[in-house]
Amino acid sequence: MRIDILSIFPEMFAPLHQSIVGKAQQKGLLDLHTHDFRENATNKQRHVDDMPYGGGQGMLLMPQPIFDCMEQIPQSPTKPPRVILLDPAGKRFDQKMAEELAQEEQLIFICGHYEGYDERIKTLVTDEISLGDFVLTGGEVAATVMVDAVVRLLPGVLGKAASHEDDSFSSGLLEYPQYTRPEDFRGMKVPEVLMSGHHENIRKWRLNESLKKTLARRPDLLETYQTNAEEEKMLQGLRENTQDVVE
Ligand SMILES: C[S@@+](CC[C@H](N)C(=O)[O-])C[C@H]1O[C@@H](n2cnc3c(N)ncnc32)[C@H](O)[C@@H]1O
Repeated sequence: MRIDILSIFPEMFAPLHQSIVGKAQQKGLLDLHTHDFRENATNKQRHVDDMPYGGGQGMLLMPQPIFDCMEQIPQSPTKPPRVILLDPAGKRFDQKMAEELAQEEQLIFICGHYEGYDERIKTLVTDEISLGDFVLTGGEVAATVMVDAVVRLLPGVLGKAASHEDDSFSSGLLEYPQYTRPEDFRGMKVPEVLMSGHHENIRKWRLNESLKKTLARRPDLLETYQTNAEEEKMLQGLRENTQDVVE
């Protein structure tokens, strides 16, 4: 996958050169480019922002540097890229969206700053996406989070030792509790079933724990989750024993 990020603070993407996303680049699975669109400013002071027409506080990003920068980015003629504008008024980012974006060949992120953008910049974009109902100082942190969430889903990125299928949200449920060595840490013991070696019991315990956590913390996820007969029975049991659900 190719990812291009337009920002006036390209040094803010340092985290994307570390850890799993950094390794994805070394393995050739991700081709990441950051573009400082201030380099496209045509005025002497290299300003990329100006005051809003009609008055009001703050400065807005001007269209020209962003349009010119976009025109310099190679794009596949057969599969046009998804062009994502980071915007608190956009569609809320979630795992489903990350999975959908991971199918693309190229993603372009445009990061706003200051009070936001000139509205005409939106003619360049296919998607307006928000990280959540809060306001950040710029789109850089939001783009970093989205790139991380998408790249770990690309085939080959997590390798054989890790998987994203069981992660919270991937299955539609929150993930069950996990334990590693030692069996007893300061009197806190690992649930016996996990050391039983009985695969079927472990599977059932994990499913029940996932359902329990989801019911307690994110019951809204269960409204769209397609339960099978086994899950329905477990949920019924959990609802009858509400003390199990309260965390
Ligand atoms: C200070 S914010 C501008 C907020 C804008 N005045 C508004 O009320 O919607 C500057 C930039 O940060 C980015 N940003 C802020 N909050 C965001 C969020 N929740 N999700 C995605 N991007 C965000 C956007 O690129 C935005 O243009």
